[in-house]
Amino acid sequence: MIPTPHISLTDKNLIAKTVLMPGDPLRAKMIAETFLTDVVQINAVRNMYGYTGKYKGKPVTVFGSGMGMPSIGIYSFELYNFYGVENIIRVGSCGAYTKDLNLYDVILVNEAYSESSFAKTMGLTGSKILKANRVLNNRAIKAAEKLNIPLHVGRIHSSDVFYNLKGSVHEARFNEQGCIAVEMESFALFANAKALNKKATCLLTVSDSLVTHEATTADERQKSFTRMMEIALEVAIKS
Ligand SMILES: O=P(O)(O)O[C@H]1O[C@H](CO)[C@@H](O)[C@H]1O
Ligand SMILES: O=c1cc[nH]c(=O)[nH]1
Repeated sequence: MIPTPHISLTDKNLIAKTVLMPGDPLRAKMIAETFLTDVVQINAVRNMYGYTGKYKGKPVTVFGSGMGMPSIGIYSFELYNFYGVENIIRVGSCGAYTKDLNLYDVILVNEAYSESSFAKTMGLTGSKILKANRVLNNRAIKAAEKLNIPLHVGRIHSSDVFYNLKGSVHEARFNEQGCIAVEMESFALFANAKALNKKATCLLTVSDSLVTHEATTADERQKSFTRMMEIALEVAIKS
């Protein structure tokens, strides 16, 4: 079923097997302009920009997911199920739940914990923890070593809530579930990958700290998170 309600592309050959997926569609544009050659824009429906180009001569697609699980749930499902995508690497920002993480540190997610009903509602599982793909993660670890980029590997919290009336839950999620940081999409991405027998992982850059209250600006979030992109692109061309 292509095009889909959210992706206007009619030629599925214009989408690579591996997609880098930032939340922000303008970050997708930045990645395409900074790192790719031979770039073609493949989507603009709802301003959710997608681009396919070449990295070191190999095809790679970058596509915004929007914020939150319903949004990445739609785009990742359509890319996997209707456009033949095999691997999605989310590249996002996150808030640190531990003082051991500093601004701009890079995290490789191995598990996403969530209170979200996404996986249960879609009929997949009632589990609150879903795993990233081990093959992609091993490639990311090797790429980070080669690029000399330190990586924190761990479980993160995929939250449905950015503004919590009860205050921050960072202490409880860190102490009780072992979550080192928070973002808002990985759990749904991992659910779709599991449901459709595809691969997914997530690289995150620390944009702010729930512990120290340090924070990067919106502009820095859009433009400065290039180290995790380099890792993700190396994984993409080996996958
Ligand atoms: O930087 P992105 O990828 O959007 O990720 C994080 O930033 C947004 C919140 O500001 C949420 O989408 C969260 O997951
Ligand atoms: O989801 C997110 C992303 C960055 N910082 C947060 O506090 N939450």
